[in-house]
Amino acid sequence: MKVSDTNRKTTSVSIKEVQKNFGAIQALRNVSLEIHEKEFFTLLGPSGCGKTTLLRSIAGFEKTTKGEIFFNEENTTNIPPWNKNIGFVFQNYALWPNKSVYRNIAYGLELRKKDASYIKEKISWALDMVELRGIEKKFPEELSGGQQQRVAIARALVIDPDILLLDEPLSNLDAKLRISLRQQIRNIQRSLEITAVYVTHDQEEALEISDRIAVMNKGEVLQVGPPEEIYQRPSDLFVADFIGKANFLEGELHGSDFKLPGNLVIPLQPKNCKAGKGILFTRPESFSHSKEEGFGGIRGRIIQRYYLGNLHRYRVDIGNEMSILLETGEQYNEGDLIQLKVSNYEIFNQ
Ligand SMILES: Nc1ncnc2c1ncn2[C@@H]1O[C@H](COP(=O)(O)OP(=O)(O)OP(=O)(O)O)[C@@H](O)[C@H]1O
Repeated sequence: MKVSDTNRKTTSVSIKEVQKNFGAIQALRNVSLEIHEKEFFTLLGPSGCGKTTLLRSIAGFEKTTKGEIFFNEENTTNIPPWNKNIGFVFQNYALWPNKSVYRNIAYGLELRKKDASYIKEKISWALDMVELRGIEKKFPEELSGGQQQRVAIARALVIDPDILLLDEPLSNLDAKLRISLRQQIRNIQRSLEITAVYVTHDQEEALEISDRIAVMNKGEVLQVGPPEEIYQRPSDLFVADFIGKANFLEGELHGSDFKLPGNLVIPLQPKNCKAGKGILFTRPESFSHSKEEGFGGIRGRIIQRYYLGNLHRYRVDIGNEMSILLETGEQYNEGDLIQLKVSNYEIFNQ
């Protein structure tokens, strides 16, 4: 068998009404999810929302209190991790400090009784995948954090897992390295066409690399969808606030006018929203705007300007102690009077 040949099974994961209690703590409350084969699926949410518990339940490190987990048609709920063909990458790398890189990566293949020449070739294949050649003899302490995590990824890949599970693998690395390594992880997942479940609390990371994202809070899944959908059409206020920058204005919808306190009105493109009290949600880039009198929309004055490189971010005072965050390539100066129209919005009813 050539090392590039694999017995990997294309795998989907079905999570059915899973609950996990730690004593009185409900870490997962009735979570159901379908993760498709070859998909890069991210569990995203704040600290303590249950994403690691869900990932560890998929792996079998945690026993669920209720519910079932399937890999394809197989019910894996009670199968321990060592009897599943999974690769798991931990936040803290979890390399054996007293074993060389070679021995660290070889371990899973030795357990599977592969012969020495296959192991040697497969390790060099795995190190090629993570772009780390010729470091087989080094020990973990001789490597940087980024290199150690790439060794951990090679160790997870070398056994040809059906599914790759990654628990905040980049959170101990500096910002620049995080960005390059997350792209490398995504490229590896694409080239191997392997199903991956990735845990992070970093929304930017999730938006950049995922096919789909599940946003979690307090043990529940609030929304599942592709990055654009989660960003542009969040299902509730928590998701809208957790992902990216946003404007939230409290008011009342009458026809296509959103009325703010102090007789201020934001005209909206009509869409199917419930009339009455609500919170108008917009992204900072969801406005058309102009200094031209007669442009229409709501009037505002630029009170702060932040330079973002290719973009400008402005704080626009719209009166009555309310302001809007605007992002655009357009140049305005502090003090400029502009008019704004909303091009994309949601209204969350209270
Ligand atoms: N072994 C455990 N014993 C008791 N409580 C636990 C255990 N593991 C997790 N919890 C609790 O379950 C809840 C969910 O934890 P979990 O680690 O899954 O969250 P998380 O979203 O991954 O957070 P983080 O990003 O901080 O790791 C938390 O309230 C946590 O304190």
